[in-house]
Amino acid sequence: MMSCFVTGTDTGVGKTLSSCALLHALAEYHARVVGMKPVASGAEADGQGGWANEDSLALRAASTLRVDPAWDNPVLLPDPVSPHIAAQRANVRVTLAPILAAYGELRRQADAIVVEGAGGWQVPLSPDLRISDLAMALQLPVVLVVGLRLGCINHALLTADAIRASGLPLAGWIASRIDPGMREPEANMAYLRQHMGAPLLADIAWQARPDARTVSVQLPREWQ
Ligand SMILES: Nc1ncnc2c1ncn2[C@@H]1O[C@H](COP(=O)(O)OP(=O)(O)OP(=O)(O)O)[C@@H](O)[C@H]1O
Ligand SMILES: C[C@H](N)[C@H](N)CCCCCC(=O)O
Ligand SMILES: [Mg+2]
Repeated sequence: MMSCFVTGTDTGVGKTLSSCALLHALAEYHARVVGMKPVASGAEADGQGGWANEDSLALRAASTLRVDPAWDNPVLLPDPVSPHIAAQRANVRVTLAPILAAYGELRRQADAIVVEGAGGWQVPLSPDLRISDLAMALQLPVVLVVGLRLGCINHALLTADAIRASGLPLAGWIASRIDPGMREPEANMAYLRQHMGAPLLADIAWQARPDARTVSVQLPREWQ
């Protein structure tokens, strides 16, 4: 069983795209791969009379194992805002226990699990719970997605330091070239490669229509 936790330098930086690319790469080595979005804020009609989060739908499409939505997305909040606010508006208190139970269920069924956080590393899920607490409770190696744009070096280094300070291993990072107009992208990449202190698992080009299947991922040896 292998499993990792995907966080990012911010919201909207390519975590879902990267998580889907990781799932496709893992499917080359493992039969039953599944994505998990433990806490999702933002729900839309799923076309079958229910509601679903768009990240969950993307992760499901990239997974080879189909599971009950209660296991791959135990907390679904309607409003597309910070999870602690979405939860407050929905009169929900996000706690670790049901998320850990859902993850335990996935562990029983899957050979590989990719858990996508929400926003960045310190995003609140409740007044006293953050995404980083969830990653620590799950005790997973972390993959940091860096959305390449002006300002990302600072966000990437701060986040990498915070992950390491939490005691969790930073298994690697993924660059997603989200800004086609970014100046000096290669010089930014060169600095990040040198200072992240973890391997670059994928360098995702800017794509007009992002497709996780076209992304080449270098999985750590122990995940293969
Ligand atoms: N390499 C890329 N090229 C072009 N567009 C990209 C790239 N990476 C991400 N995007 C686009 O940027 C947007 C945000 O990406 P994505 O949904 O993966 O972010 P996220 O980090 O998962 O955000 P959230 O915090 O909401 O989960 C999406 O529309 C996605 O298609
Ligand atoms: C709704 C959005 N797509 C994400 N799922 C949540 C992003 C929370 C960001 C909170 C913050 O850092 O200010
Ligand atoms: Mg996402």
